[in-house]
Amino acid sequence: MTYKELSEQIFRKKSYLCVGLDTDPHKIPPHLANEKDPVFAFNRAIIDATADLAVAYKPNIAFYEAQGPRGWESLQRTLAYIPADCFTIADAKRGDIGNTSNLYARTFFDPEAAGLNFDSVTVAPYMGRDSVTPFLEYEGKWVILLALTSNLGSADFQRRRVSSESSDEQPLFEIVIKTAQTWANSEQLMFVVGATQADELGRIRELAPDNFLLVPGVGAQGGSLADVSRRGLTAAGGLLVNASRSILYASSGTDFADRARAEAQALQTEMAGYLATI
Ligand SMILES: O=C(O)c1cc(=O)[nH]c(=O)n1[C@@H]1O[C@H](COP(=O)(O)O)[C@@H](O)[C@H]1O
Repeated sequence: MTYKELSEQIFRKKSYLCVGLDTDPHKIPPHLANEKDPVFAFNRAIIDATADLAVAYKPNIAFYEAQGPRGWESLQRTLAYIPADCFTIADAKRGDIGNTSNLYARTFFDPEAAGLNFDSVTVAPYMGRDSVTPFLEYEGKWVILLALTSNLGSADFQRRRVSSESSDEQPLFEIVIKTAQTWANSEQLMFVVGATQADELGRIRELAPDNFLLVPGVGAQGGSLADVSRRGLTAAGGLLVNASRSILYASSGTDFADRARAEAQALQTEMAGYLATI
């Protein structure tokens, strides 16, 4: 999906909601246990319940890999089921030396390799340029680079002030954002900024005025959709705000899909209000 198409979907659906498919087999409602593939049955019901409210889906690969070959099959079925008008994110947080990153990119972008054809993959910037560029060689595919993550540990390295050759001390995440923009433009590069880091969003928008930002951390992690939207929205939309647990596990009963829809609907309604102001 291109930048323009993603932006159009946001205004068509009046939503920049990304539903995180962090599907934990131990949290799936018990009545699905007899399904042939309970994880896929759960995801299918969540997708059916939210597809008109969401512009993106983000399976977190850890939840599938931890189930071995069965999990990978659930992931393949889930990805194939996501409607074509939704952007897909492999939340894999990969990145390694170039020849290894080549294989990671092939895993998520080449359907003939591992049976997956995601639009994008989350990538960690720590190993630098050659660890990121292999993902950019796939035309029409996106890198979503970790910039300032939602967790407490983001203070350990990302917020640490360091000096670079060209400027005085600045937080490491700012160097990541500036440097990565010399590798790819906003048609192929997004940044991850945690919703719990909304105080830095204004500054991040100055550094990356056109890039889409993937913003996880509303819902279970307590980030504010209002703060994120006020500082992060652009004329193109420019945001994908993710919620996983607060939607997926709104109920553990037979009404789980209805309750998931209600959670997604509440976020979408709020988003529609913010979009109307830009
Ligand atoms: O890259 C991510 O998606 C991510 C980055 C980040 O800074 N914080 C963060 O929570 N995430 C992911 O976003 C999802 C958040 O899930 P909930 O807290 O349940 O909404 C999980 O899949 C996390 O792995």
